[in-house]
Amino acid sequence: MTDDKPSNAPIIWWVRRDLRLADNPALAAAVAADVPVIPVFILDALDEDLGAAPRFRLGLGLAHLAKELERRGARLILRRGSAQEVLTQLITDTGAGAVHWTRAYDPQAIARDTDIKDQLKGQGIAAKSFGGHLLFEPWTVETKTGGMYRVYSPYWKAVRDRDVDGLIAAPSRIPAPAHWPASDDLDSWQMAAAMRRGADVVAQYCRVGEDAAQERLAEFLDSRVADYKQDRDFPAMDATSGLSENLAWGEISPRRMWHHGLEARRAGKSGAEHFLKEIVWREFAYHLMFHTPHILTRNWRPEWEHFNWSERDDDKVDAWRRGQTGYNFVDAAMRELYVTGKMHNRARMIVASFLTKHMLTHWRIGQQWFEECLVDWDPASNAMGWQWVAGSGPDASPFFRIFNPDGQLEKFDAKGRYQSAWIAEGQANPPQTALDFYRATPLSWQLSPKDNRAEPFLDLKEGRARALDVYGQRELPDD
Ligand SMILES: Cc1cc2nc3c(=O)[nH]c(=O)nc-3n(C[C@H](O)[C@H](O)[C@H](O)COP(=O)(O)OP(=O)(O)OC[C@H]3O[C@@H](n4cnc5c(N)ncnc54)[C@H](O)[C@@H]3O)c2cc1C
Repeated sequence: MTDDKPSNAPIIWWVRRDLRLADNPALAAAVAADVPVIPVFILDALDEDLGAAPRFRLGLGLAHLAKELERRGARLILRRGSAQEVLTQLITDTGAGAVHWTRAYDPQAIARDTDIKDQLKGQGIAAKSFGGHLLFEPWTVETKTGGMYRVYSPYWKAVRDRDVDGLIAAPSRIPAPAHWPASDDLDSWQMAAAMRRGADVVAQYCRVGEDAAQERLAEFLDSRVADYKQDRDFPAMDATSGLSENLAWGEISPRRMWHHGLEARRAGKSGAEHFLKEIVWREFAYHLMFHTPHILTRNWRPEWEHFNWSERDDDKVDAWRRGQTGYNFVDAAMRELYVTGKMHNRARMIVASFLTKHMLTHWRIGQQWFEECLVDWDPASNAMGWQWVAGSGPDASPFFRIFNPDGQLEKFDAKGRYQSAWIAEGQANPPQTALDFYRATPLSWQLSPKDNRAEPFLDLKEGRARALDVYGQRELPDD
């Protein structure tokens, strides 16, 4: 707090991807200051750019957080516009002396936050950013020579035994200001508008809010984690935590997942170690994005810039998007994505391999479709995932690893449960999941469960041979 502000000047908690009250260092520090706290969410240019599903999911998360705040005597103030201008106006209106927020790590957010910090400090306002979105700040993990990690395994070894701060309890009350500033009405933001018919359907598959996330974590660690390592690859099984959407919006802290995962490991639950390793994959993705932000938009390895992926957005790409390639694993997965806003990790790898290798289509096209459709969309994990499969990323899958979607079905869906959950055509009584696809998709796609099943538009063997040929012709990286 600065000298010329009264000692009880309010603190603005600038809410971003940290839609939780528990284990939230930015909020906890504001409450601990024992002054009024004003929670504010600003729909700024970066949020206006969100894809349809992430924007919709953000809306669900905001509505939920607003209710949780009300139960603690607070409000969520909603404003739209430039974050810098909104904060300046709010500081004038409320007499706030400080702004707290949880750090973000993508280059656009970093640029925005750096400007805002400078500007607020220039006005004598304490601008404080806090950790909370990650276990390890990206700049604190260094190789022996002081550089960044480019390969996951040594990164994991470097962090696995680090101390991680304990959890912070949610405040039972949040001190309110004498007068609340005006707020927009969330409905007026129409967060679901771009989802069209899909909004109601996808909402049924979302798990919103920190209580629901914590319950799921407890249930997962109680009953599922023991078999996690072997079952996590079977897309029809409910074998993974399913917490990515909550992590993406900060409805659960990675610290909570880490500490509870450690406890499960201490209790001898096999699978817990593997779960911890997956959480660290997310950390690794952020480490890469922070140190090499071009991973978001360009081939991480520059030598791949000349690789001849097709950038044509044609009927075949549309067939991939719409789950109409004729290959059951790919189509089931693309429909799961459209209906639930999520996709099983193995399925993500298979559809990405099919697009970038069998179809030789640029990974950016797939990355952008995921960005449009995922409720767990996360810039770092999405970019790393796509470049890992395409081969252009750090520590990437080798170019000759081309998933055969039919072979993968035999291995990971031998009983056909995943296929029948999502593909209605040919079933006398398709399950609701498969039918939901037709409730969610735009009418303009003109799809019906009574359609004939799409014919494959490429031959798997030929596609694989073509990919090996094209991939094999490029100069291989040194490492
Ligand atoms: C092409 C592609 C795109 C992807 N896009 C995203 C994305 O936009 N958002 C996203 O959260 N994940 C993404 N992933 C990673 C992964 O598929 C999801 O995190 C996982 O499916 C989430 O399910 P879960 O929460 O049940 O995971 P669990 O198996 O329960 O794992 C626990 C947590 O570990 C992290 N994690 C697990 N696997 C990975 C991974 N491969 N990379 C990074 N973190 C991981 C996630 O935060 C996850 O919630 C992508 C993967 C690929 C191959």
